[in-house]
Amino acid sequence: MILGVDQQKVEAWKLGQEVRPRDHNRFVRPKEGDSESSPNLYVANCGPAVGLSFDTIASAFSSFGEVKGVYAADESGARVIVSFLEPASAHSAFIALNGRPCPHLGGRSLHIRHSILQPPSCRGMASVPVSLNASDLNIPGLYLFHDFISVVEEGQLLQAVDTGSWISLSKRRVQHYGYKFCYDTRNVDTKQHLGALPSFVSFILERISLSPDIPEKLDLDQLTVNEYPPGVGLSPHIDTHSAFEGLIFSLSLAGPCIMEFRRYTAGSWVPKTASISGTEVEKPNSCSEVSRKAIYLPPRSMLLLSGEARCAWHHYIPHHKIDKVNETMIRRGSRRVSFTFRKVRRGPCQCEFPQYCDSQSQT
Ligand SMILES: O=C(O)CCC(=O)C(=O)O
Ligand SMILES: [Fe+2]
Repeated sequence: MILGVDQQKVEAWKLGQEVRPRDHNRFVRPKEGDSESSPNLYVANCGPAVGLSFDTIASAFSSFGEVKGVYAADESGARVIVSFLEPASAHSAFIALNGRPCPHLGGRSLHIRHSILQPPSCRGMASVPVSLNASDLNIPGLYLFHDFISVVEEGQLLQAVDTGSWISLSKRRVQHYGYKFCYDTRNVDTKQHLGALPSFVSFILERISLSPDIPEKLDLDQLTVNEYPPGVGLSPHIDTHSAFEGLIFSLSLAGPCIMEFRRYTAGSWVPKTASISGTEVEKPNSCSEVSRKAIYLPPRSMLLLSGEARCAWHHYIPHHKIDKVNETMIRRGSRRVSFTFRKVRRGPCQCEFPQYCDSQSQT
């Protein structure tokens, strides 16, 4: 039986499968050894973007067994999930078609992997609605100032850092000014002062200090410039409380991105300090018990994390090439560059959020 795509949706829901087209977050690569027990295949070089309708694909794969549905694997239009009723059918199709020209699809060569539907316990991580304004998120202490700098100023800042020297981390490049940020300790070495912040950011510091919207003033003395290639994000983290004061500014340049905020219920976290270059990692011990909100950061906007937003919410940049902002797909651009301004803390943090505070932790 081959179903039209609309009917597939209905049938999938009727069967209680909760499988929706475009809901690609739910399909993941199986663990070693598990692959043959999955009825789902991830098929690349196949889909509407290369002229193959879901019905045509379902028809081609149905010679291996009953096809339950064909779904978009991502937003590319050229990668699909083919879901069979039986794992054996998926495996036969994999053996017969992977890396070979498919006669029923105009001789197109397919790249196929097994794929499994994620267990419901880990499904909390599907995308969240994205707000354009900080006030919509209702996170105390979170602010977003659009057009904080002009297009000309943006060009000048990019030119300035592009003539500086980048440090390559595993997936992105960084520059540090004022104090070097050490990714293994997630802290700064206060004894190693690299000098004053560069003159090319003086106008930003002045604009921050003169802004009536930013009442609390800090003598910002540390700047990290991050350059993210398309598809690269940042793991969820809270900037170490003992390392930096309570106001963190992040200016977005070049491409846009979305930033997600996660508030984990106290006690549901097992902090893991990472020594992976440039990847700040804290992994939750469960996928649940989390509030998630997201905001769109356009180029030239300035984000301010203060109070609860700085101390108690993890911030995270998803590893996407394309962000879905409401119903619009927004491509990240060839790179995003951010300037994060912070003030190095000299004494212990005494915030009101001890459960997220390394200065006040019991261990
Ligand atoms: O790229 C950004 O806007 C955020 C960077 C950040 O969170 C950090 O460096 O801790
Ligand atoms: Fe951060």
